[in-house]
Amino acid sequence: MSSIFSLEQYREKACKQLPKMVYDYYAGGASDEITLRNNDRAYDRLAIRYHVMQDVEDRSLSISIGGERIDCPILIAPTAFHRLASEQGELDTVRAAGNAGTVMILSTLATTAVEDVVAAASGPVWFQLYVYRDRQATRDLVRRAEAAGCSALVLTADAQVWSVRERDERNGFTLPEGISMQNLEASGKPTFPETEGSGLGAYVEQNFDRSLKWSDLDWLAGLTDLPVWIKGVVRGDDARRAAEHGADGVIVSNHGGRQLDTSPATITVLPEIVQALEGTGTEILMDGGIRRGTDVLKALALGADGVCIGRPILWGLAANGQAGVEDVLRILANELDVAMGLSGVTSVDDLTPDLIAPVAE
Ligand SMILES: Cc1cc2nc3c(=O)[nH]c(=O)nc-3n(C[C@H](O)[C@H](O)[C@H](O)COP(=O)(O)O)c2cc1C
Ligand SMILES: O=C(O)C(=O)c1ccccc1
Repeated sequence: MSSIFSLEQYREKACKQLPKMVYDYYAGGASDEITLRNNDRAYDRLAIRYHVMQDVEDRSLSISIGGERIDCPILIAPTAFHRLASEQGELDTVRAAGNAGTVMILSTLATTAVEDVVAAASGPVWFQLYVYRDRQATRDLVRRAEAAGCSALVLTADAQVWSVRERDERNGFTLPEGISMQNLEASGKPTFPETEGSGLGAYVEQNFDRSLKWSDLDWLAGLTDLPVWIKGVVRGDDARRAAEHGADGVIVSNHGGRQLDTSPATITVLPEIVQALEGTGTEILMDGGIRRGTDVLKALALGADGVCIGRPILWGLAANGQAGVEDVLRILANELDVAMGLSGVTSVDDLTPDLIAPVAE
């Protein structure tokens, strides 16, 4: 893959290779896709006020997160259905995560069983949890993730009501024969309903617990000894509440612009959330629109402990399986390393908010 130098080139290659239904599902956002676009663009409105003359000979990208030391501050966001992109799906992804020295967050809606994913892992796997109306099925999922050896749970809070995704409706999105949600079958959950339009909305409406509330975070934190993260927060007051209700970490996210359209670009709300969580010890990850090392640098400088990427992982997977995912992570980590060096910074801890300023109009 030596002719590919950027994550954007991986997207182009994946777009050529994937069936339209799959590409549109991966790439798309909610409604007018305004948040989807703004997530990306918001980084361009920030400038890096770099230092010179700092001796940047020896640099490290390593961070501590969730009590684990990892080589790379770029984690793999939970995304559904990796077998739509490559034969081995989540197994390719988790092997790549291990080789890149980072965490894979496995989706509830993975197309490979959590036990098999952890067995193939050489690094940490966290489990992303959707809460089902059927609490026993939800409890079973938590127990399976624990028994398999996942080292944290990530409760997704921004998808209890399904958004309008016009691309999926138009394409009649559904899972092809032979690909299924392997973490749910044991608990007797139905697979995709037969509907016109997208099968996703119907699935979520039938199965996800729309009554999810803050006390359910206490419930989950009490149910498990694993660290609990909450994903999908875009406000300081919600972040604070999450900490009060037992969250060990918060993922600042708008679901990659796939849920509430016109919700704010994540990088614009990160400072408010960092401020709200000051002194609580709650860790912070963020995702949405990260495509360049300078985007990662900006998020880390503004106070995120690490970042996650969603779609670029799927582009790597579609283009070249495990090697593609490794290359995506390598390209982005290399860009971050270059950006840090040119900013006069040698470690992630030394990335501070004074490095970032709004672009002068
Ligand atoms: C195809 C796709 C599937 C996703 N599935 C899930 C999921 O199962 N659970 C979840 O919490 N988030 C899911 N997300 C959201 C991602 O975890 C993440 O928030 C988002 O992709 C980050 O934005 P980015 O794609 O611009 O990097 C999904 C995103 C995409 C693109
Ligand atoms: O597509 C998604 O963003 C996602 O999170 C999801 C949720 C439920 C069913 C399938 C995918």
